[in-house]
Amino acid sequence: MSLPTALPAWHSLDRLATQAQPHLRELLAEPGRAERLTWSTAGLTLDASRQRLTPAIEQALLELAAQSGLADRREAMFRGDAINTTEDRPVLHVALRGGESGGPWGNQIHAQVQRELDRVCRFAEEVRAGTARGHANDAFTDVVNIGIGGSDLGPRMAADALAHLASDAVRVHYVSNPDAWALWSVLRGLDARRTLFIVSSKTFTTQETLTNAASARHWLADNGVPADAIAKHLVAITATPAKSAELGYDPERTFLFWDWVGGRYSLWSSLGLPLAIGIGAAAFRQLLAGGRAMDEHFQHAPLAENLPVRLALHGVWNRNFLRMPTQLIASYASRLVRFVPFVQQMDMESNGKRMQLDGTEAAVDTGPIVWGGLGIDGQHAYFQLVHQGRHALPVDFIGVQSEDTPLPLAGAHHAVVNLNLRAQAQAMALGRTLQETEAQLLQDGADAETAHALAPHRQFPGDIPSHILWLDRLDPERLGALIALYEHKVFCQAAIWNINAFDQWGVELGKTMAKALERAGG
Ligand SMILES: O=P(O)(O)OC[C@H]1O[C@](O)(CO)[C@@H](O)[C@@H]1O
Repeated sequence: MSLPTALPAWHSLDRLATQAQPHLRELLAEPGRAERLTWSTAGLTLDASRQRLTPAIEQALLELAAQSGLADRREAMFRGDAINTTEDRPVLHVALRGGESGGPWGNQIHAQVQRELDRVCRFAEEVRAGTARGHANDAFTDVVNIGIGGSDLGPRMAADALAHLASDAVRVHYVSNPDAWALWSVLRGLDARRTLFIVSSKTFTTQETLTNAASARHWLADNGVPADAIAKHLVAITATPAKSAELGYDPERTFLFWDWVGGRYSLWSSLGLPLAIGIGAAAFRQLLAGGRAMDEHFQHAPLAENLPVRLALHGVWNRNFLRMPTQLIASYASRLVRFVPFVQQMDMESNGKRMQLDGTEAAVDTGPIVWGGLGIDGQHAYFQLVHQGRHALPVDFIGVQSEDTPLPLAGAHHAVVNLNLRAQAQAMALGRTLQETEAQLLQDGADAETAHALAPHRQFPGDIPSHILWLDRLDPERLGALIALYEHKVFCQAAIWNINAFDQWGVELGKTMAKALERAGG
């Protein structure tokens, strides 16, 4: 265990941060910078040339990674050591995308995972083919996933991202909020005889999910499903099958995952069933393969070219040394509309911690506030604050290099979107000086007095650090790699900050209080 502030590299970085920093305008003028700071793997390309990095800073960050014991922690995770110390559990979501042969976690886990994955894929295909049926022998036309947090965000995000692969025969809906309208607004158009509910809950104790699940059962009964046949319209996905069985869920239609899969890392498990129904089992397996490709890169690529490590180190530089408390993520593909809420949970529930592994207070800032959304929409909303507000913040731009939407002018749409991405990254980096602004105004025909008065309002400080992350296309494999990239980034930052990324005690207090209020009669 290494306290970050005790590491020599931390002190070097502290020193470097107090020295005068070159503006990104200067850094970007370096010949060969873009080539030197761009790396590709698994269909993803990371351009970090607009990060505020000098060779000395880069060197110190890489030393920090080496000194922090990150590589040992990574091996411990892949080996299945109980690195989630406060819950005494291994962290093995990586085993869920393990491929044909076992990994360092061993054959037993591999066999368990493959068995459940095969069950999920088989059932998904049966629903899609109309051979898994409701009580009156009708094929299902609608599947409603009921779950919240990690039991919702992952499959829902991926379903949007891969919407071009969605089945025409079966629609998949997601309900997380226990507000009655959330469920009703989905159910009001549906035929109960042709509706299948998937209740997704690792613990099967989550109040919001159980409220929606109980309401769904009532709706089925009110809409003609006999009481003794309701189980035909229900699926449970859980790590606690005893609890779902107590509530009457059929073990044949219960799909398992394990306590060593964190909720926010569970998309790869049986929890991916609603997604597999939507996009098909083969595409779901491709998503796993994409995650696996990123795992292999993370395990074997040198630190200096390792995408998750680089993303993490640049984040640490921005967070701890440039003192930027938030991380903006701007997606320039509308199918990635739910990527930010997904990463918000993954990052903030993981690294929103103030205690180090040994239970002492962290001496450094930990997880940033992650926010953002679709970049193009953001440009017409909060980008003003990014360009000219008083908050310094880094940006991850996510773009897709190719376009496959079957619309006649899809290529033109795509050009507009990516042009904007590039323009924003460049404008944020370079900014525009007062002199340049005044000169521009004069060139545009303003008189000297007006140019002088307006220039301060129309100058941009720039120097806003960003990554551009390109997916060569938005398909299941690239999406899998993208998700695993952010997972491993979060892991690396936790290793450097010396915190446990895999518990979530902060969420517990609210849950306990809601239960106490319920017991006390509201
Ligand atoms: O899958 P469950 O057990 O219903 O929990 C749902 C979510 O609740 C949380 O504990 C907190 O929101 C998440 O970690 C988890 O993804």
